[in-house]
Amino acid sequence: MIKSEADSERTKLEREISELRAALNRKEQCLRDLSSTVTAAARAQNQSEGNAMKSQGESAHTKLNKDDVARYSRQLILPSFGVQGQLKLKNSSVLIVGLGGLGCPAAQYLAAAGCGNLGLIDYDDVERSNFHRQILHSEARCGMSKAESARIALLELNPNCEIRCHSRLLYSQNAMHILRGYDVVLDCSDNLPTRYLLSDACVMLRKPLVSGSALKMDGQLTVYSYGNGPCYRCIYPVPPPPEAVTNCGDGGVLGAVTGTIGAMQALEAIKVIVGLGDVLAGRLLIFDGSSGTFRNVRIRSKRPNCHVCSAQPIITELIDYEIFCGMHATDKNNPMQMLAADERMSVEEYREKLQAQPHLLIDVRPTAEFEICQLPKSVNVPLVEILDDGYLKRFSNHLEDKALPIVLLCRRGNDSQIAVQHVRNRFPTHFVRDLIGGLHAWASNIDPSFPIY
Ligand SMILES: Nc1ncnc2c1ncn2[C@@H]1O[C@H](COP(=O)(O)OP(=O)(O)OP(=O)(O)O)[C@@H](O)[C@H]1O
Ligand SMILES: [Zn+2]
Repeated sequence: MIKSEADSERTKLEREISELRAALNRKEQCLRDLSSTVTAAARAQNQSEGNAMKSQGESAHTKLNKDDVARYSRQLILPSFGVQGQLKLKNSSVLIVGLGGLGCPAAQYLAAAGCGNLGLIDYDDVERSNFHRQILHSEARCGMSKAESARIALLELNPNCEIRCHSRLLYSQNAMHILRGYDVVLDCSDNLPTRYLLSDACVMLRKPLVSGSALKMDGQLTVYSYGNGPCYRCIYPVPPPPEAVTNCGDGGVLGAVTGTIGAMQALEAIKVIVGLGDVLAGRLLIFDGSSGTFRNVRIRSKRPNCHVCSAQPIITELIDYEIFCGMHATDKNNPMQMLAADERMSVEEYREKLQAQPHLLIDVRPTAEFEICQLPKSVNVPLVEILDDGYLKRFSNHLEDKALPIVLLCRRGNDSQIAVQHVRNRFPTHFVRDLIGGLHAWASNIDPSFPIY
């Protein structure tokens, strides 16, 4: 075949594919409109049982009122959105899982845009380290449940939005019941058990799942369980080992990065609800905040033998995702128990018995964290250097003195246990201990003025 014939054959095929894709999208939108109707009916039934959103009555809104027109005028005049788009949004219900760095901006844009019903689920309470990125919460609401705090802020923004709070952990036992009442689910959580749980539940309930994540200066976004696209398990059939997972509390994150991804999650949810544009399913958006660049990559299609979303699924009910992933869904107080109790030392014991004596106090946190706050006379040797034996060079004189006790500490008393094991292997005759609970225990049990992060 000569080149010009091949080119025109390719053009013809491409046109046919895009027509088929458009037809598929139209059918899928019909299916979603149908399932929205079913969801609204389920909600109405739940309502009569007194356990679901107190919202929109049994019939869908068919008209915009004067306030709607004024409030949403700038998006109403968008030809691709218009009155029909606004009505779909007004009749929609979206569940936001996690009212943290991603969930706050996502909820804010959805409420502002006129999403009629929002469900907010978070088991945690507002604390000061949230404010730099969890922008719905405020100083005055420190200690309040995050879902409640977000509800107050969102109602100030748009009192027409019906908001239901679930101030509890989403887990296998309550997920199907809670998710059933919503059209679209946003994964704004920060842990693997919740990611697998949401993916499996959304496949089982046929709900689109708008999934975001952000860490340090980077973010990612995709839509699972939408059309013919894959689910989370198609991409990650098995979880990574727990030690390979970092969260914002350990790795850090910039608020504007979570804000970028959270706002885009709201956008994808609006596109799904309204049937607008090209939904990010089967594609992954990768945001690099350092260079200010976005990349859009195709991800694999549905895995034919996926345990959950394939034609013959093996998993048809939710499982225990904490066991499956080997980690907790709650990132708070997750202490590691690597050493026996008599191989460790409480902060009280350290202060009473050792602090005034000659000893070597090694803080194994990364240097950036050591610079935030440190105990008097502690020296910083980050864990990586300990594992590398780099500390040998720096402390060879001290370490030759076998009588000198060595105390290792870190932020919460996890990394310090790893350090103890390593140091003890190299210096079996030394007295080596770590501080249970690390600097957090120091701040809560010894010195309440010590800064905590
Ligand atoms: N299974 C779950 N059910 C309910 N809420 C969840 C679940 N998993 C995670 N979350 C919530 O999702 C949010 C994730 O947001 P983010 O990581 O920004 O906040 P954070 O946990 O306060 O952060 P940090 O790690 O800095 O303490 C948290 O508020 C967390 O409580
Ligand atoms: Zn799958």
